[in-house]
Amino acid sequence: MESSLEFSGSFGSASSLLTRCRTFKVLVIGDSGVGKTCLTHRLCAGHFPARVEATIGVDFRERALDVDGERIKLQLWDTAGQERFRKSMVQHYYRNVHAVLFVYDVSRPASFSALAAWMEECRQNSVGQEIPRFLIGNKADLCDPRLSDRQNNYEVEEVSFPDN
Ligand SMILES: Nc1nc2c(ncn2[C@@H]2O[C@H](COP(=O)(O)OP(=O)(O)OP(=O)(O)O)[C@@H](O)[C@H]2O)c(=O)[nH]1
Repeated sequence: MESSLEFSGSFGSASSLLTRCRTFKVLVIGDSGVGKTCLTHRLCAGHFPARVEATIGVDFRERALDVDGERIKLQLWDTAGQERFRKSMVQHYYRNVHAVLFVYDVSRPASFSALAAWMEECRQNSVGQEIPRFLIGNKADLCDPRLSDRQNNYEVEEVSFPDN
């Protein structure tokens, strides 16, 4: 997979070293209120934000990871779930994306049903089959673990993702 390359200078020694760091753009989409901001904040800052407001447009968060000995950077694009805050920016979200996280709220079946529309938006913005997609059922704390998926009001078989 093609990633963007960033070079950060290290000036600790006489011969400054250039450290190569591959950056991967990860788009986070889903209905408003499913918890995209909290999720990405938790992933990047290590804790849930004290308070959140609806995202307007997009917020960027970064997380460095070591994968097979290589330092890489995940650039998470936390996009607005509300249509009125997305508007004409949508096509920019999808440009050169490396992976897509689809988020729904396990306590809100409508946010699960809405995934079909989010997948359609991906398709309309030419996200190819080779781009990995991940499904995240958020707010698991609101789910009763003693109940089945059906009793918890969501049915995973309603949405099918490509195999990759
Ligand atoms: N119980 C519970 N509440 C959560 C969780 N994650 C987020 N929330 C709450 O859900 C609400 C919405 O969270 P956000 O992260 O702003 O949701 P969002 O998907 O980014 O919303 P938009 O920016 O409008 O697209 C907030 O009140 C959060 O405190 C979770 O894991 N469990």
